[in-house]
Amino acid sequence: MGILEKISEIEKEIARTQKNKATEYHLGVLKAKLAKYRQQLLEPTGKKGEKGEGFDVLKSGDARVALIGFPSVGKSTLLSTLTDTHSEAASYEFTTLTCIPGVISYNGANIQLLDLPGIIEGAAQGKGRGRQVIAVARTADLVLMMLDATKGHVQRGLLEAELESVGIRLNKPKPNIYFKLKKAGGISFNATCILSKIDEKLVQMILHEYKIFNAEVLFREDCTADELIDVICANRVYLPCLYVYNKIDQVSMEEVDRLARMPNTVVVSCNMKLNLDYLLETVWEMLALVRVYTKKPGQPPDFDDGLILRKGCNAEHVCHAIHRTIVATFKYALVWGTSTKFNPQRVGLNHVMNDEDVIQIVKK
Ligand SMILES: Nc1nc2c(ncn2[C@@H]2O[C@H](COP(=O)(O)OP(=O)(O)OP(=O)(O)O)[C@@H](O)[C@H]2O)c(=O)[nH]1
Ligand SMILES: [K+]
Ligand SMILES: [Mg+2]
Repeated sequence: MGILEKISEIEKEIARTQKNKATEYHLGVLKAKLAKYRQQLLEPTGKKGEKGEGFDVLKSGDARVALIGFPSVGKSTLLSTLTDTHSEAASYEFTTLTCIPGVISYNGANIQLLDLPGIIEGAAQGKGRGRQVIAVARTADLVLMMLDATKGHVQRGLLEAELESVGIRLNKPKPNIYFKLKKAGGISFNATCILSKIDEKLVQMILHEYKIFNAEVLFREDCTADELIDVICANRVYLPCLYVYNKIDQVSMEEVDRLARMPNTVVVSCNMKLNLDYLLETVWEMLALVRVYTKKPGQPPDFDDGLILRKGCNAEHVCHAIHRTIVATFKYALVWGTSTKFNPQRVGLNHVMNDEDVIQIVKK
């Protein structure tokens, strides 16, 4: 039996197994098996060109955003509208066949926007150029899932399932489970909270399915069997996803209003250039980029040439962004902005910066 057949057998068995206390262990083991086969399916076969011609676009700029969606939802139209790059758009499906990069300049940052071929159900198993598209999505800092406002509900569920099946987790935090393989000593299992979705026996069974007999497992939150499997597989990516409903010029005001109220969602019309400013604002927020302005003593801050960093960055990251040798001569820094109690405030390397802070570095 091929892997695809095995996968579909297990999926069928999961579907026909009633969910209750008595089948909980059986289901947990089935899920572990399913994850194992899916992983085998995705492992590179060693064939040359597997990555796909036209998909090996270099990362550039401050962040990477990938456009994922069914054919003809308007991905290329969006790229051509927001960037200086032109990507062919047409009313027939699969107009785009490769990865086409463009650059959005926003708040002084260069954001790489990738137009990609449309993907369809079965993409994860290699339908169309699905595998290549998904491989690019894994490298993004943000997924823009573009949907047609006239048929968004079905499309959204299908795409989410495709991405889910290849280990891409959208808008989900990493499960807080400590997991470490050991050479000996059996399985040590602990939890810092009450577990309602899994117990020690099921953890053991899942680990055995992966032929793991020595490991340390510590649940720091009430996680599910699926989340444990994700942690064991260790190749999951956790990405923010913004759902973009395009073609709102084709649906009623009531429908636009309903779509716009869903979480992580922006409604637009690329053709009529509706709401694109708000789309960019939301992309910026979800990328969680931070602008930091530097200042020399006795001079005004350099607002034209800010540094682009990630949320949570500290003064040390700022030093590295200026020049790799600066940290060695760092004495302290003066910071003005919303990260300080008073302005300026003298801070050390650990000080966490906020968006639009100004920093002056004082050397030894
Ligand atoms: N009504 C309407 N049509 C749009 C809008 N945006 C794009 N379209 C049309 O939708 C069709 C498909 O647009 P594309 O940009 O080629 O779509 P795509 O997602 O890149 O398609 P593939 O590359 O084939 O996957 C074109 O005929 C566009 O003119 C919009 O906001 N409203
Ligand atoms: K198209
Ligand atoms: Mg296209």
